[in-house]
Amino acid sequence: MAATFFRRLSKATPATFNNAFRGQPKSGFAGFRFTTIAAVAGGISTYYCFSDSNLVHLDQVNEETGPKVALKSDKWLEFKLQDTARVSHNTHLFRFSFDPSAKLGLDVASCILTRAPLGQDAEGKTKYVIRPYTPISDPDAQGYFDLLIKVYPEGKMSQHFASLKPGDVVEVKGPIEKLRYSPNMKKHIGMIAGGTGITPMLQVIEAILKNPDDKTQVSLLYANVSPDDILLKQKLDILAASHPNLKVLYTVDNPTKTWKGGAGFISKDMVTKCLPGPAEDTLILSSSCAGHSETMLKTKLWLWKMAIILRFHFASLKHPLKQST
Ligand SMILES: Cc1cc2nc3c(=O)[nH]c(=O)nc-3n(C[C@H](O)[C@H](O)[C@H](O)COP(=O)(O)OP(=O)(O)OC[C@H]3O[C@@H](n4cnc5c(N)ncnc54)[C@H](O)[C@@H]3O)c2cc1C
Repeated sequence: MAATFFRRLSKATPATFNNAFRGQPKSGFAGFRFTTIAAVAGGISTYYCFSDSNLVHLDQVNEETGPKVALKSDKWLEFKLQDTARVSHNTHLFRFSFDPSAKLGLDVASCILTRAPLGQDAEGKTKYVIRPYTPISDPDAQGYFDLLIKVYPEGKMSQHFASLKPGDVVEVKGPIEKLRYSPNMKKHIGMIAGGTGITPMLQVIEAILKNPDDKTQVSLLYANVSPDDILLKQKLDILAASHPNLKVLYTVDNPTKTWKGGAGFISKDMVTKCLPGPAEDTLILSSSCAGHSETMLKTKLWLWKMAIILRFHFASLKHPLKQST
């Protein structure tokens, strides 16, 4: 099914995009937070429930505002599912379509909010489940956007996505900016990603690589449970092979067997070997799992620990003499 989907899509999309997705390996883990290490304590909740409905249909908005940008930050819009492709035993690609002369209206790096009806509240009003997702299609693409979503066995929103058929609609609002990226804002960007945490990293990577004037070095450390779980590997390999400023290190290592998360294990050594050292012109981004509260807590604690390790490690690199006195 995936092959047919991408064959069909290749008629409408740049070859590089579709080639990069061909023959996807199996995938890993879902739900992530995207933040700088420095701001690791901050965070957003992925759980929202509202019962009001200020839904506006996309074609109505286009009549009002012109066909330039499809998203609205203050209104839920319906986007039609064009097609889906299974990319692993639990991860699917969903392509949504809209006015072909409009862009989605997404700045790098941003996510969108999706919502689906989930029963009724005590007053009989519709309750909604709301979850953020990160489009992986080119923000400049016209008429469509793609989401890569891990489907949890009991996941409220991901199960809803899995139940959709082409022609069904999903309500979307946004974008929500996670990091305002501008070309050459840093000399070297280090990235730590686990499982589907690759999606916001991909947004930043592609923004850098598609701009020949952007000389930013990118070092990506991508953790998964097993080689088969590495998502978008072929795409990342193609990008790394054709862009010397992108280095990708995959890890499926779990030497201590203590890490129970689904996104894989990253050791201090991997971080210090793969990522750039501390400097004014470097930035570390992390994107990790947040499927449910227990995982979110573990992830948050792990990120805290890593931030502290990094701080001490980089401090010792930066001030070796200070350390020895
Ligand atoms: C900024 C941002 C961007 C994101 N982008 C993406 C993306 O591009 N792709 C993607 O796949 N995900 C992404 N996520 C994660 C996504 O928003 C959802 O969290 C994820 O899809 C799970 O939602 P769900 O409603 O399907 O599952 P939920 O209903 O929230 O449950 C998730 C899993 O946890 C289990 N669970 C729930 N509660 C408990 C509990 N109390 N104890 C034990 N287990 C429990 C469920 O059974 C299920 O298996 C993103 C998250 C953020 C914050």
